[in-house]
Amino acid sequence: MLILASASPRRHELLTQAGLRFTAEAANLNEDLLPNEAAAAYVQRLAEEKAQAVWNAHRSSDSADDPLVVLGADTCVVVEGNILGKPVDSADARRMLEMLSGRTHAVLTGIAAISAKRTVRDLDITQVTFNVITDVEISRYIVSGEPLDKAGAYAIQGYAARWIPRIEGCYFNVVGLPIARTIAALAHAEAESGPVVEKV
Ligand SMILES: Cc1cn([C@H]2C[C@H](O)[C@@H](COP(=O)(O)OP(=O)(O)OP(=O)(O)O)O2)c(=O)[nH]c1=O
Repeated sequence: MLILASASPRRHELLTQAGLRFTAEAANLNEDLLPNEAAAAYVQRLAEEKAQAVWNAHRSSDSADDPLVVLGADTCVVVEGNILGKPVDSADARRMLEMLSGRTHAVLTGIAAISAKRTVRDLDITQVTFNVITDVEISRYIVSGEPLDKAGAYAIQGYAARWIPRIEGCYFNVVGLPIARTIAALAHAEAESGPVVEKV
């Protein structure tokens, strides 16, 4: 049995697209950065905390016949040394989009897959280049509502695609789950506890 420890509709869609059968349950955690915490450590810590919270709630349903694996993930944006999570309001979204305009930034997604046998951790990084965007475009974009629940205040899979001429790395990692690495992590987590990954 696979549980996705996430409320993100994007992660739900990506796992479904990859042909996995799973249920989803949100792990509502404090997502504050720790003092002096680096971006890679931050997304990996949160991915594991999300997976661990859901594992703890469901560990009793782990069995030899139907082994439990829980997947957690967390995504952030790093631009010029600044770590950007989801904007808290419109002004915060504007601040983030102004930083991204005309620059290349990194999108980091940490993943953690927990089974009774082991915890598998991984991280993927994609470089994303933004064209210069005007104040008017930023204002219109914020009014659209698309930035508000996205790390870095944009969605590459949405309207923001028009400002992104180039990426280097995994596209799905930017949307919230590096699919190929996720499948590998799940396969590794389940290796000694039976099949949970449903192949199409
Ligand atoms: C950069 C970028 C992020 N995102 C999204 C993916 C994630 O849902 C979100 C980053 O926030 P996260 O805190 O990683 O995830 P979440 O709060 O949405 O969901 P949960 O913690 O329950 O798993 O930003 C996009 O959809 N498109 C993009 O281009």
